[in-house]
Amino acid sequence: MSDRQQLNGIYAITDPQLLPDDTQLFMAVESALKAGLSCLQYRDKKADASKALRQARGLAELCGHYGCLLIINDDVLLAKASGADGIHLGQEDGVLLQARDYLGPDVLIGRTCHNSLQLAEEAKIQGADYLAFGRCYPSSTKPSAPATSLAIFTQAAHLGLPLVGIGGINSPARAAEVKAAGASMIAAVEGIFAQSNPQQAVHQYHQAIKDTLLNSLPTEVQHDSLSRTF
Ligand SMILES: Cc1ncc(COP(=O)(O)OP(=O)(O)O)c(N)n1
Ligand SMILES: Cc1ncsc1CCOP(=O)(O)O
Ligand SMILES: [Mg+2]
Repeated sequence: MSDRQQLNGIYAITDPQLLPDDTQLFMAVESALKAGLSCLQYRDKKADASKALRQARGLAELCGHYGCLLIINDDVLLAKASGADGIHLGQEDGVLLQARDYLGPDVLIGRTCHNSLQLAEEAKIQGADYLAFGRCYPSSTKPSAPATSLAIFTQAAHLGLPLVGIGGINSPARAAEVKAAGASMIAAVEGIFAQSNPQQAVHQYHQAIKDTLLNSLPTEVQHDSLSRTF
């Protein structure tokens, strides 16, 4: 499977307030990885260079064991130095084409598009590998993020890129709702890393998404799928 094909499922994002030291960070991430993550994003806007490099390298190794892609938030230098699989760039985080030049063709680049189809179209032209929309619900982690309607996922479907929903997706029911609206990946901080058991939280997201997708199929296909599963 190419890295881009893996952009489907649960996308966990770390938070230094919830996971303040290496032990808590690596333990919580490994717990989430055990339930199956497509991507993990290392997001620490205040870490000094040595802490960031140590933690990002540790996460790259851990994610490698579980077949999970590691994406670095904001910092192209850190993405390269840590051997991460990708970078996430917001609208204020520099020019996508320059990041591509620096990181090369194989590194995944994700772009924040807030609630804007125009930003999504521009990101596609500039070579983004996935497009992120949100916040989908009120978010305690980033209350200032602009809100989006879930209709954006239908509107952006024709772009043919993986679409990420982010912001306030802190329950399995919300994850299922965003997935049903057309998101390929569900990104969450609080819903995973503010929980006492990240593995269980991720497992519940997977279950809710599976149940919702199954319920959206015609009855005879549901019965067929269930008889194959059990
Ligand atoms: C998957 C994903 N989507 C959106 C964001 C937000 O990026 P940005 O707008 O640059 O804001 P910060 O995260 O840098 O505060 C993200 N990080 N990840
Ligand atoms: C980084 C970011 N960008 C938009 S909302 C958000 C925070 C997501 O965190 P949570 O899942 O806790 O709302
Ligand atoms: Mg950013």
